Amino acid sequence: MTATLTIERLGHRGDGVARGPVFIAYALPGEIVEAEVQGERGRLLALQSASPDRIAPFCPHFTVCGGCAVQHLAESAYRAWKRGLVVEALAQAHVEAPVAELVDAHGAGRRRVVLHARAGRLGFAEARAHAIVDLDACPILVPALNAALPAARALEKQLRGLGKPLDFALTATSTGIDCDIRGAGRVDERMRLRLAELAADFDLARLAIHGDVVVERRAPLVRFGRAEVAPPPGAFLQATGAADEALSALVRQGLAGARRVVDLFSGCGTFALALADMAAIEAYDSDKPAVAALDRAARRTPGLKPARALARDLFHRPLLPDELQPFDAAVFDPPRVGALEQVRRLAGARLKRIVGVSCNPATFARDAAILIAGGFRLSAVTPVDQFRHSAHVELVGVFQR
Ligand SMILES: C[S@@+](CC[C@H](N)C(=O)[O-])C[C@H]1O[C@@H](n2cnc3c(N)ncnc32)[C@H](O)[C@@H]1O
Repeated sequence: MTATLTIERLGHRGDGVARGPVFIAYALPGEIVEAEVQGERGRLLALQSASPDRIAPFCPHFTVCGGCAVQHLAESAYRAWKRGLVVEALAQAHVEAPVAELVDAHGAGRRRVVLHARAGRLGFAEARAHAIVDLDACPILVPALNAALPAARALEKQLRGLGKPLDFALTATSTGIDCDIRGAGRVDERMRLRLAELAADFDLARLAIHGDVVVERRAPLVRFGRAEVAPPPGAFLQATGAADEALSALVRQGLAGARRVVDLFSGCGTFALALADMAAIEAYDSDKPAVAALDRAARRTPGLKPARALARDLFHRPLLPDELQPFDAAVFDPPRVGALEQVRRLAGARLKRIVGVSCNPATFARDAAILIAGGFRLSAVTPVDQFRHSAHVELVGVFQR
């Protein structure tokens, strides 16, 4: 059915929301739109009156490509919406805290991306669809990743005969591109040789399939604080270099003066290694190769305080209050589901200071409520925008008691 609707607000996925609710992608608050409505979803057909905050998107693929949700909103309204996502999540969990202005952490662009390849097309999935938008360039990526698209295309062409849907996890590191191909399954030696030749032709630093290294021409390196880490293929890294710096600075600030810090969900050491010049560190993560990379980097870097990294599943075996006893502070940065079990133990421990980093304001707010019930005060929350133009927002929260 076609309807004329007034958009009341921007939803948490970046859709315009009309009364009902009806969610209409690419519509903005205050706009009167004609939409094709089916249940709770509407497809924007025409604008009857446009918002003064509407701007022209900078990418020709916007509205088709699912990579970006919001390119059509003026800067100040965009910033208010993103910050509002954090404010709203805290309010829904009845958590009171001062929320700072949004920190822009896009920097030079995303240094890490997963591109899908299907039937000769390489790019992101279409918005609300499975088809692939074939990309020659993406303005959200750092230049080095855009320059690596021909390499991904050549690798895809080589593997096309397998007839499998492939994903290319590409990371721009200081020594070149690290590429991990997923979906190929096992390939024979001839194919590995051919892929290694392509890695040389395109000067990739490392090429792996499902984490199994085909060729490492140079160790891919990323700097955290004073340490240089060689992350394992496909390892988690903050998506932009600017976010890495902004989040690390906020974590350091929140933990200033701490002497023994436990880093929970440490990955390869973004925060542990950035903190290791000011405090002794113990880091935990379930990803064994990431933990090994952190540990190696800590041992190789002169002048750091003692730092060690241990593999542990913190969902099933969270650190218990007596294990947390030696630390005066903690940082936790869990996946999107949050850190429920670990946070329950943190609330029962004697720590005085905790910094929480999160890519999901809803689970952060739930976990924050547990810490507050355990006697902590959430003294500052800073939203950080590393996934600019998407509906994702990162945040750093500082807890004290
Ligand atoms: C958002 S990342 C943060 C990593 C790191 N703090 C950083 O900034 O690079 C979340 C981390 O949680 C780890 N993780 C996921 N599930 C886990 C679990 N059950 N136990 C421990 N770590 C887990 C992942 O391996 C990943 O490194």
